[in-house]
Amino acid sequence: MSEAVDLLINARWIVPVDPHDSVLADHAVAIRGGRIVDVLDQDAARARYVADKVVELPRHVLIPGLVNLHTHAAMSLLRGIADDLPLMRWLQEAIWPAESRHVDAAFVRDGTLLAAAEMIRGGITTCSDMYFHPEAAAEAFVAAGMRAVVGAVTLEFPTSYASDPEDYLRKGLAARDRWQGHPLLGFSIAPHAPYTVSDESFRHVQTLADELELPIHVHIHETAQEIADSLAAHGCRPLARLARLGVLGSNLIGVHAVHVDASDIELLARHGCSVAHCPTSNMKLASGIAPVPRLLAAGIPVGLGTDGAASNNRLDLLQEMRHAALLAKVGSLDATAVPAHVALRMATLDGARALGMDDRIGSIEIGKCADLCALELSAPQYRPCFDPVSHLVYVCGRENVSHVWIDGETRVDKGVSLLHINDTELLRLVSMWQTRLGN
Ligand SMILES: CSC[C@H]1O[C@@H](n2cnc3c(O)ncnc32)[C@H](O)[C@@H]1O
Ligand SMILES: [Zn+2]
Repeated sequence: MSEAVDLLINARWIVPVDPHDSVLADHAVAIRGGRIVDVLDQDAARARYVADKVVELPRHVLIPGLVNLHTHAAMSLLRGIADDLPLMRWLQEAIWPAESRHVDAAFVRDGTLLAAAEMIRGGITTCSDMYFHPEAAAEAFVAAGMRAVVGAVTLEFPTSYASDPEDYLRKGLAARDRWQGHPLLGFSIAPHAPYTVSDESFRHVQTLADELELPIHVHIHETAQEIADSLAAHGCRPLARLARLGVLGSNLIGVHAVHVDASDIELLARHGCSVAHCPTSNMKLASGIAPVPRLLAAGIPVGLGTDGAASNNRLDLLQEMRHAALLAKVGSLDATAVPAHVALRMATLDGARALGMDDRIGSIEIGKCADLCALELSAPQYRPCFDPVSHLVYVCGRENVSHVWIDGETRVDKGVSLLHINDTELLRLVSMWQTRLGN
């Protein structure tokens, strides 16, 4: 007796990510109700399942959808406005003034839509976002059909969005209440950074995160100056300060963690924190090289993030995988550091773990959501192919992404994006913002 499924995907290679290291040749994934119900040999799949739709991927590798653990999606509209500056000059001289002039709910909705389109087209099925007007970002992610964890942001300085740290949190959590129970949306609490958030606000963040069981998403130890300033202002390093305030825990995602010494790594590991590594942003802002091999050796889950499009300037996790692998090698002068399968795990399952979502996403396993990405390896420059994981990290780019599914729904089909908003409409929106920003 055949069993009915909605979708059967036959792929030349499937890389499930868990179990670690395995590559399944000529296998199939069966999907029903947005969930993976089986992963099996193609002959067995043909005998067992009758599918409403069958997708043949004879020269492709199928992987879990990529998880972008740190971004500021709406900053896609600020792409290229300020290059070649270090973090603090970049923020203070260019980005914060531009944000104070232009960022409102419409900017965030349109910028997030543009970013979601770019991310989905490049195989990213989930992102963890941190920006002003989270209610507008949430609306855009839902419209794009992208899975997202939206940050209820907070910091000390007032903006047109919110007057004080409490006001930021109140507004962010109201957005969470509105979208409670949506299958694609989750929320985090996102204090911007130790240098923009007071002790009192961190204590409040901690209380709320505990009460509402939400992740905490915070920039941490990004530059050497941040550490020096914290020592001068608080008499301790930022992570030690957060530990003292009770903010460190298994729900904390520390973004960057570039300048971490042995005591910082010990604190992160002891409290079960995760790290979002953003290699391209760290290189472009010349922040430094995060000691990823040492973080991993300490058992800290390290996911990958693009950061925003104004410091990257792409929202491309295939690029981040390659940069993570290469930067770890040059940073440690050890060519064995962050091999290809580790970079892929960071871009998928480790990101999912950091978000507390590894029971639902991050690997191709029975029972998980059908968030999947296929890359085509037909052209001569992708041959020979002895190991598709090596190709994913060291050869492919996002141009290889041919298909994307989120919750079993097709979002990219044979390289064509199936977003509700088409490219012509997106271009019209962006050109309107470019005109406004230019003035
Ligand atoms: C309060 S919303 C987020 C806030 O963060 C700024 N930002 C973007 N990238 C970085 C980064 O790498 N480090 C610190 N802050 C960053 C963004 O412009 C918003 O103001
Ligand atoms: Zn950031």
